[in-house]
Amino acid sequence: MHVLKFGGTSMDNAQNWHRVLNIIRQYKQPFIVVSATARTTRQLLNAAQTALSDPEQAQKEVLNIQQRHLELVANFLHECSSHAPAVGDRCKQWIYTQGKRLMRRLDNIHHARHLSERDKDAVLATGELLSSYLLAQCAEACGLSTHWIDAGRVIRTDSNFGDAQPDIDCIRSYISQEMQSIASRQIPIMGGYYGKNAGGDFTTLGFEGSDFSASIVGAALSARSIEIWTDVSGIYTCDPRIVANARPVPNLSFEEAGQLAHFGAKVLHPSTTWPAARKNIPILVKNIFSPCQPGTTISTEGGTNGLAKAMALKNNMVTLTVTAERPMPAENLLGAMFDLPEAKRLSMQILTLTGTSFTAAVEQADAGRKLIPVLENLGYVEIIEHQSIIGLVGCTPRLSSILMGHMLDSFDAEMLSLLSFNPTKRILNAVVDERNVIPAVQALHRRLFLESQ
Ligand SMILES: Nc1ncnc2c1ncn2[C@@H]1O[C@H](COP(=O)(O)OP(=O)(O)O)[C@@H](O)[C@H]1O
Ligand SMILES: N[C@@H](CC(=O)OP(=O)(O)O)C(=O)O
Repeated sequence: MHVLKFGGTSMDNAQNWHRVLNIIRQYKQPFIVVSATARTTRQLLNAAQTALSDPEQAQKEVLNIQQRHLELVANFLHECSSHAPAVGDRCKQWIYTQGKRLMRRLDNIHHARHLSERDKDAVLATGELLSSYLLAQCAEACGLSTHWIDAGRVIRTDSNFGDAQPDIDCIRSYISQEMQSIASRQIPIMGGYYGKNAGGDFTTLGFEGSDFSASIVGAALSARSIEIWTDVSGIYTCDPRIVANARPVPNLSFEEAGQLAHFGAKVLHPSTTWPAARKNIPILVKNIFSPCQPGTTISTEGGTNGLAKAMALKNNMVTLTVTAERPMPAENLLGAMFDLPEAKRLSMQILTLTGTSFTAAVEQADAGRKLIPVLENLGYVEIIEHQSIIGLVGCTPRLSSILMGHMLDSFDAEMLSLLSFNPTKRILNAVVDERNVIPAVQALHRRLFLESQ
């Protein structure tokens, strides 16, 4: 069994759907996980937020989503066999049914004058409910035998809406039951990103969550590989949209790939690696536009690669320094902060303790207006806004002085607000001023991956 996940770009248009099906045909026993079609999840989020104040505009978004999916299916079936009319009717029916459910939910949101996290997830799940069912139907029209799996039946999660955690034991048992009802030549096709809690409410796993779904399913089925099919030939030395001459990294360890995702490499959901790592199942990252390219293999065998393996960039950060007014060890100060209800969900990306103060890099959105006034009760607070974190993973510890040198040479001294190197985890982090970060990242990439080779 190979679990293949196709992302939003792969699901974007009829031509890509044909590419996807051609890839699926190469596998003897594939299990397919798909994202919503490109832009749909964001459009759904917009509809849910708009419903609060402008229900008519929200309904227009729904009609637009319906129309895009109707056109996608029509374009796809245009190039298919004689089964097309029946398939086309089933697809239309599904699009209208999901549209009606969505409209009802948006109406409820409007009347309640409140968008709960629960309602938001029920709206967001619609993208994958549409794409997965429609792909399963369309594949049948092209001669593939498929079995659509509603992820709500198998992906059991907790009730942490928007960032739900899977119940791995439950999922293993539900998936194996589901697989028993599938004939051997049928290809299972499931939507990623969503599941349901024990009470039957829709939940979502966070943006890019379909990668995580694929890894959860792969682990539950003890798959031979989990393949993330996307629009680039693997995980690159840096986001190719930032650095044009970045290149694919052939091998990464589970830990390195997890660190890159954590520090902003959008190509993978940060939780993708752990279900696979627990079962030692390799994750491959491959390109639907160049399927023969080897891509990146993520496994226990990370290998080495010169100074470092790859780098990632995360914007919209702030650095927060809290200094105790009374003499108090920094760790007690930190403990006191996490006792505050306002700080419970604060995630610190980098943390340094210095006597009676600590400095942390946190997401701008987390260091919101509510938090700062309460922190001021603990001590003196200093904030540096418009920061970015650079994460350099797979660093070679014995070359750390060269790495640090390149980092310092690439950024003006006044741009840098934190630098931390962890030789055990082989990771170097810098927090720098967000303005002008792109040319500095490009310069650093040149030094690390082009000139030093
Ligand atoms: N280190 C990296 N290597 C490859 N791609 C990256 C990296 N960092 C960010 N990306 C971006 O991730 C994109 C793929 O992720 P995404 O758009 O979520 O794809 P999909 O629609 O297939 O889920 C790439 O087009 C690329 O711009
Ligand atoms: N609902 C999608 C949203 C998204 O970001 O899609 P993608 O990254 O696959 O284009 C998902 O989490 O998978």
